[in-house]
Amino acid sequence: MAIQVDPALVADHYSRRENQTREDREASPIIHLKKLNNWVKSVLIRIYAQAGDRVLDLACGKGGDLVKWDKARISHYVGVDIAKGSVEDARLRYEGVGSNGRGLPYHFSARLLCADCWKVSLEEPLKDDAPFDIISCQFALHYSFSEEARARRALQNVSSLLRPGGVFIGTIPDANVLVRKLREAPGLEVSNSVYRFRFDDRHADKRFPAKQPYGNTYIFALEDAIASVPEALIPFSALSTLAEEYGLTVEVRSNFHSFIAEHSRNPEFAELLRTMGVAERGKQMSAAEWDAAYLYLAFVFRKVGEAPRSERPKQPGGIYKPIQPHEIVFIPS
Ligand SMILES: C[S@@+](CC[C@H](N)C(=O)[O-])C[C@H]1O[C@@H](n2cnc3c(N)ncnc32)[C@H](O)[C@@H]1O
Repeated sequence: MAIQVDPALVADHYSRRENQTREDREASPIIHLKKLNNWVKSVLIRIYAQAGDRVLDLACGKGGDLVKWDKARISHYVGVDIAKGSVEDARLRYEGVGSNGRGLPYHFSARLLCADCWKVSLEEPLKDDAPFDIISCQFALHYSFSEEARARRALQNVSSLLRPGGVFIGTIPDANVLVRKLREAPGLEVSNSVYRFRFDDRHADKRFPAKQPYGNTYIFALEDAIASVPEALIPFSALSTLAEEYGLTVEVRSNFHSFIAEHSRNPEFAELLRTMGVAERGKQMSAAEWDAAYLYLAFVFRKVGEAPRSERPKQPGGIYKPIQPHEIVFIPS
């Protein structure tokens, strides 16, 4: 049977994921990979965010990047995710519950929405929050490549909500690496001890014509993180061509291996590697985790034109106010 990306199943998968304790996290077989992923996101945020920025986090999950945005001294944050359970977790995290004892409060105002970001227009629901200086979409944009209409909606949402001159930053699987590994494998499955991905028989010839960039699905599983979820290949050339149509020009495309090589030369980010526990004395990332990191790339698009940044508050940082459960906005698909 053909593998399909069903948004309801994706939402259900992420909603069900349990919050791990600190001990569980540290015992994870992919703990260094998780820390590395967080380091990549932190570096992107440190390079591109400026104090006072207004930020949209598409597919925000459980709000795992809230602290990173706080450190960047943004003034306003909007998180949107399709998984109701994750949005509720993000709400609690913003309130301080489960924040690992980090002192309250955050220094920015926030709103949370539950919506299918690749289906509904976010223009009207976010008209009072836009324009954003930065839009971030971490480890999620590939789900939109299940269908052309969804990929277009994703980029339409980004383009309409980003100010001219603003940036769209993110991380996605590196389709070139996935396809190369698939071609090197004897069958339709590729795995190591921490990840596994499998294409269905439609892709038995292992050819992915450039003119059919959508709906090339596979099942992906990552030890202790993703349990067999259908995903879609997101060929970067197709993404950047489509993005151009929406006034977004590619500025960075960097596989995690080269991203790490480039940015760990910067003393500030090298230090961050240590403080975030990616490079711990005596505890090395396993070869399997390093190989898994190679499956991803970081990107930056910039919206054409130039408009003044959103009005800066006199003091960077907005006004913190906890979000009540009934204040989460649900947008039906
Ligand atoms: C791997 S998680 C990443 C979460 C978060 N961005 C992070 O980096 O921690 C992928 C997220 O994408 C969300 N997602 C998938 N499809 C979506 C859609 N159509 N609209 C909104 N969110 C979606 C999932 O619910 C999940 O929270």
